[in-house]
Amino acid sequence: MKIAIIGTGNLGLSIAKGLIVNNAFTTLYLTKRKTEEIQEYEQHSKLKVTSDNREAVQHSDILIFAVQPTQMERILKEIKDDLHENHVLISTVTGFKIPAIEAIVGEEQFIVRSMPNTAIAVGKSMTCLCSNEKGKKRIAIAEAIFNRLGTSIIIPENKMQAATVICASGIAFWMRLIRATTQGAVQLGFDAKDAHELSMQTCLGAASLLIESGKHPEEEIDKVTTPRGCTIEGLNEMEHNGLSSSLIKGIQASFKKINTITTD
Ligand SMILES: NC(=O)C1=CN([C@@H]2O[C@H](COP(=O)(O)OP(=O)(O)OC[C@H]3O[C@@H](n4cnc5c(N)ncnc54)[C@H](OP(=O)(O)O)[C@@H]3O)[C@@H](O)[C@H]2O)C=CC1
Ligand SMILES: O=C(O)[C@@H]1CCC=N1
Repeated sequence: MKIAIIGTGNLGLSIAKGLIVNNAFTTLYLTKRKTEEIQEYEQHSKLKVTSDNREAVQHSDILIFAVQPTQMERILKEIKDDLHENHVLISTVTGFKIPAIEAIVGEEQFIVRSMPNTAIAVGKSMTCLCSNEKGKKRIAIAEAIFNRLGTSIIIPENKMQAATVICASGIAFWMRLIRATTQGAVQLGFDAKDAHELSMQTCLGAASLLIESGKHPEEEIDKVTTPRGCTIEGLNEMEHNGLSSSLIKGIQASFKKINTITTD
């Protein structure tokens, strides 16, 4: 696969790292204006760093756009004359809807919207995908890429904003929970390094248990909560202080915000 990442910032670089680790490309172009920030990646033999988006598009078949929403329209206009009918356009740009992309490049292009998260750098992204009508014929290419870099599901476009909150912003939400449980562990006497390790691995164990067993969280919680024991004591105290409510309200606030900051 000849891939170009147009806009190699936080997310674009995470995707690039995932592609490099998985050796998932024939050639890979990485573009940004300040190329010196990612110049080190040119040491890779099949990888080219450039500020020339048109050159990247001309030498690639799969175009992954990872620029800010305000930059997307200008960049699509810049490269549209270099598009051929087999290009697959994959946009990670928050809130930049398929009709807005089609309005610039035309309905006859294969267009996929993708919402990954930064865990893509370590092959663990939960990625949501949708496409335009034409793109349904090529969405399997996007699935193949993102399934090598984690897990993907196809959803309707009208759920992409919600998916952004749960999966993309969600990484930050879970990180904060890991930080909080680390702080708790330090207070119980572990040094910071051990506390961090205990917290991360326990989080990984909880998610892995649910993924591998397919069980509901409460079924697993029931196995841990000894009657009159310390787990239920801790859980109930957390709930009295609004743990679940706080997370649900945070998700709602994030969703409300995303619907105001997008370019729709
Ligand atoms: N961060 C995340 O976890 C996620 C982000 N997203 C979405 O992905 C998109 C990118 O996010 P993120 O990576 O955080 O943003 P960044 O600002 O980190 O990255 C955007 C990159 O685009 C580059 N850029 C800007 N203008 C151009 C141009 N004309 N040509 C080529 N490159 C250009 C910038 O580099 P330079 O200034 O050097 O050109 C910058 O590195 C956003 O739309 C975001 O909403 C989606 C899912 C998760
Ligand atoms: O915080 C944001 O607005 C972007 C969208 C998802 C992740 N980062």
